[in-house]
Amino acid sequence: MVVLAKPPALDQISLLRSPEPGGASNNFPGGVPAVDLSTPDAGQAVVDACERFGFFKIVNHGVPMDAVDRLEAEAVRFFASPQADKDAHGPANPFGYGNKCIGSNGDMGWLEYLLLAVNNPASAAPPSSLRDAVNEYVGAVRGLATRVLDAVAEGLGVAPRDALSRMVTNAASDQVFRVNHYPPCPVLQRLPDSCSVTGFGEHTDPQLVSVLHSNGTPGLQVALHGSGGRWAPVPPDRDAFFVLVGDSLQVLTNGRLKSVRHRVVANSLKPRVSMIYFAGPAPAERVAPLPQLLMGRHSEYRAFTWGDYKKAAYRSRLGDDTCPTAAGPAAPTPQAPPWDPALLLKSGPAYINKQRPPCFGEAHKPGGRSAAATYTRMHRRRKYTHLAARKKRCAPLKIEVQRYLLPDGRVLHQIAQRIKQEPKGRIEALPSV
Ligand SMILES: C=C1C[C@]23C[C@@]1(O)CC[C@H]2[C@@]12CC[C@H](O)[C@@](C)(C(=O)O1)[C@H]2[C@@H]3C(=O)O
Ligand SMILES: O=C(O)CCC(=O)C(=O)O
Ligand SMILES: [Fe+2]
Repeated sequence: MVVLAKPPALDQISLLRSPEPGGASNNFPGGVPAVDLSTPDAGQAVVDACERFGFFKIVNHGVPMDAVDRLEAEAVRFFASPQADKDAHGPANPFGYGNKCIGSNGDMGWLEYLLLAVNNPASAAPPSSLRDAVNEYVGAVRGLATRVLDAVAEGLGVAPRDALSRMVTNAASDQVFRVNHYPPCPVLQRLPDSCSVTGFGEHTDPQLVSVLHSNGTPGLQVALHGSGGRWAPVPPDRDAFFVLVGDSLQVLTNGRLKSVRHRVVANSLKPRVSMIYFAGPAPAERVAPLPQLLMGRHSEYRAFTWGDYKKAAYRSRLGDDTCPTAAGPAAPTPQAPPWDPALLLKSGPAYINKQRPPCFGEAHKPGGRSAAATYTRMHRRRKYTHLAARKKRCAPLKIEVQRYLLPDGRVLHQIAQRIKQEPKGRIEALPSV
């Protein structure tokens, strides 16, 4: 592994330009949903919030605030210690101390962090006072994650009640814990308001759920479902825990709950400290839609093991919108996620013009549609109205379509091969339906 002699400079960390002038200014409609897990309607409230946003906060959570404050104070102490002492716990590979480099695919952010494997004492050990605080905190927050998953099962009418939570209470479950420290980023004061610096680039968490606590510094933003993925800043709340739906819960619920895209932007003046517990299943655990949620419905996902999915997720990169401005060249645009053959769900023939053939000559006129776009539209609508007016002038086009499960849980349709008749135009990867 290559170890950077010098931490990367800010100009190697991407600048985000939010689509709306003034940044991600559209607040949560009605505020972040807040759920009290001890109320009788908690199951329904959790499911409603997860369906709408893939995100909510827990109030009246019962986690002792002492444990939270103690860990936060220990974390602040650790991150304030000399760089050489912190480096002795790194580089994160994946566990340990990391500084600006995230994961192993070249992602960078304006942060330093400690990433720890909860059940694996061999993973890079933090200093003992911090370790004790982590153990106390994780013990409490793991209980909260279990209650959330029980509430999801109850709200979805899934029995037994621990159908989901047992995956993360299992002794072999893959639980990860991280403490992130985003130092203030004063250069932001010299940048236009519409720009921000990436603290942690856009992604979905691959596990079932993530439980997050942060100090009072803002920075977390979540993409709103169904609003063209508009970014909504999350107002910090020291008294609450935030829950993020991960990819595995999306698959287990056959897409009824959707994982939430999120990112963190740096703050010009105040440090942000966040502590996140990621509840994942055992590596050998099969992750597939729960039979009770299928009930005759078509499964949107091929079964995979958590181990395989995690491997694929860890090969993917964080996303961002790069902004070539003041602070120097923008970071390279992230590559498309790898189309990993292990994630191929289905492959098979499809016909573009079986019933009402489009004419590819026409389809590629300006304003016409490519073969790929035609396929997507047909698939989305499952009807052929847009083709109805066309005359039967072309032979049916048979194509090979592959459906991939992306690391973020979406399904991607890709035209792999044209079997008959060459359509003009680009063959491209298509967004999911
Ligand atoms: C860039 C990356 C960091 C990450 C592994 C990955 O290649 C893509 C997923 C990332 C993520 C996001 C949620 C958690 O913070 C994390 C520990 C995880 O399980 O997946 C991180 C990974 C990481 O920091 O190693
Ligand atoms: O630090 C935060 O607030 C969120 C970080 C995050 O999304 C992650 O570590 O996966
Ligand atoms: Fe995350």
